[in-house]
Amino acid sequence: MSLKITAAQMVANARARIEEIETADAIAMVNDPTVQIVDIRDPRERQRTGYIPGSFHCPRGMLEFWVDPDSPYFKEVFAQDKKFVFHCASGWRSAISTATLQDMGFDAAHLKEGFSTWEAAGGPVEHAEPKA
Ligand SMILES: O=S(=O)([O-])[S-]
Repeated sequence: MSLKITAAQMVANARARIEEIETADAIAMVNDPTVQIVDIRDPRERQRTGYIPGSFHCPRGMLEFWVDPDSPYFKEVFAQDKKFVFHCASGWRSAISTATLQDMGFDAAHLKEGFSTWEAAGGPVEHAEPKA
C-alpha cells in the first residue's frame, strides 16, 4: 500500500513551519514561570522514564480537545498566558501536534529532540511514586 504522505514526511512538513526549541534552551525554561512544558507521551512512558518537573501531562489523543475553550474537555492550564512547549520522546509526535495546534490558532513550540536527550543533556527528571 502506498500512502499519500508518509509519517516521516508529515513530521518534516510540520518541523518546517513550527518553532523548535533545543534541549539546552528548554532546560533553562524549567523553572521559568512564564513557560508551561506539556508532555504528550503516553502515561506508561512517563511512568517508565520519568518526566520534566512541572510538566503538564496531556496525552496526545486529547490534545485538540483540551486546548479548545469551546470543547467540553477544555483544561484551564491552556488558558494561561504562557509560552507552551510541547514534547514527546523524540520530537516526532510533538512536531505534528504543534503544527496541528498552529492550525487551530494556538501558539506553541516543541522540544526538537524530545525527552530522548533530556537527561544526558543535564535536564532535571522527576519520577512518579511506584504503584503500590
Ligand atoms: O513521537 S516520538 O518522537 O516520541 S517516537
